[in-house]
Amino acid sequence: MAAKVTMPSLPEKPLSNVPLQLHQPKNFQFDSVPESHAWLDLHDHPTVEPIGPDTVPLIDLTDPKLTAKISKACEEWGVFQITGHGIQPDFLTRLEAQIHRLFALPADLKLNAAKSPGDVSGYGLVPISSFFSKLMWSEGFTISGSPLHHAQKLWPDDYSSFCDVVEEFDNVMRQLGNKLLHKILLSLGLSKEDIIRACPVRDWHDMSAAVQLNSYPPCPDPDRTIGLAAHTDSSFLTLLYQNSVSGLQVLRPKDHTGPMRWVTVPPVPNTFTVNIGDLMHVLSNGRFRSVMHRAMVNPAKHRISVGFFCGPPMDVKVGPINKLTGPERGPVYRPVTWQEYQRLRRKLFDKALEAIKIGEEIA
Ligand SMILES: C=C1C[C@]23C[C@@]1(O)CC[C@H]2[C@@]12CCC[C@@](C)(C(=O)O1)[C@H]2[C@@H]3C(=O)O
Ligand SMILES: O=C(O)CCC(=O)C(=O)O
Ligand SMILES: [Fe+2]
Repeated sequence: MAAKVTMPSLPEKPLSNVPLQLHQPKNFQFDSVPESHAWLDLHDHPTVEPIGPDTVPLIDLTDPKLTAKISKACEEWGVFQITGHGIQPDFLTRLEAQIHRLFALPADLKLNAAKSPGDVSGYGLVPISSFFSKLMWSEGFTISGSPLHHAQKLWPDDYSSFCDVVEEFDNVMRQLGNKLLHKILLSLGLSKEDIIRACPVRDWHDMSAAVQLNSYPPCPDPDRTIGLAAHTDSSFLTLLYQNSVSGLQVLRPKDHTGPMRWVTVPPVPNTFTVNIGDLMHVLSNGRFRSVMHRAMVNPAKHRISVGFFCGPPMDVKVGPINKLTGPERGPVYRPVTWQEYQRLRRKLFDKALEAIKIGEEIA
């Protein structure tokens, strides 16, 4: 059976108070997992292979039955993989190469692009790290807006190959994210007119977005640590590209096919994994639930992934769409902006959704 993880208890001292240099391991050159990265209580639910009823839905975006397939996947899983998205394999190869180039830099050079306190962008620990007493077996680089400032610090003489790929990625993913957002709203039974009226994102230029580059070095003892702790994303939806190394898992509820379990989302070449985030959970009034997921590490292979987080313009409040509420089911959540919600998450982590609840969800 593969590794299993439970959420560890809150640390006595949040890691965000510790200078980055002190907890940034030297490119993970360890023969064993040090105590700083050894997670206790790693075994909560079993991990199962993605077969039979545990096969993550794979949806071709050119399928004539697209809306129905998305509806079923969002309702039953909160996650699906997509083909037929039109993004060229060559481009994904270029993207992967630049991510490897970034994380292969010496640790002291990467720290030149470290996230400054209070900043979203830069190299360092993922924001949720501050909720855990143990470190995750990963490095991250968050990009919100232009990557230029940080890329110039990393490669003063050759930053454009990185910036070009990241900017093109931002561009194509905004368009793909916007298309998926509309398909997801259609799959909730809304008409095109309803969507024009209710969708917080008018067009793809309008969307707020962030890119998260994740690196998971090979680990000598993968069952003792975790790459990225279990979480939901705060976005409307997240599009994730993973290289050929498996690691992403989603939590499935107890149902007639088995107990609560972690299901691996296999790396299918040239696909993206789409997952429902907390703000879509709110917008759909709880019909499409955000999905709990985590990343495991591999004993021999370096895993990388890139998340593209799609959300509403920062100043737009998102609440349940009127048409999705009614006499039997009033609005379950109060409206929030993405900014306000992210602030709540930084304080409350996995209790943030509960904190904006104003009604009862249907089980
Ligand atoms: C827009 C964002 C989503 C994110 C916080 C951020 O400002 C940029 C990083 C994103 C990320 C990536 C790893 C998991 C996650 C929970 C985290 O800690 O940082 C997500 C955040 C999120 O979904 O709120
Ligand atoms: O690396 C992965 O597969 C998961 C990454 C993720 O969940 C995130 O960046 O939010
Ligand atoms: Fe995530």
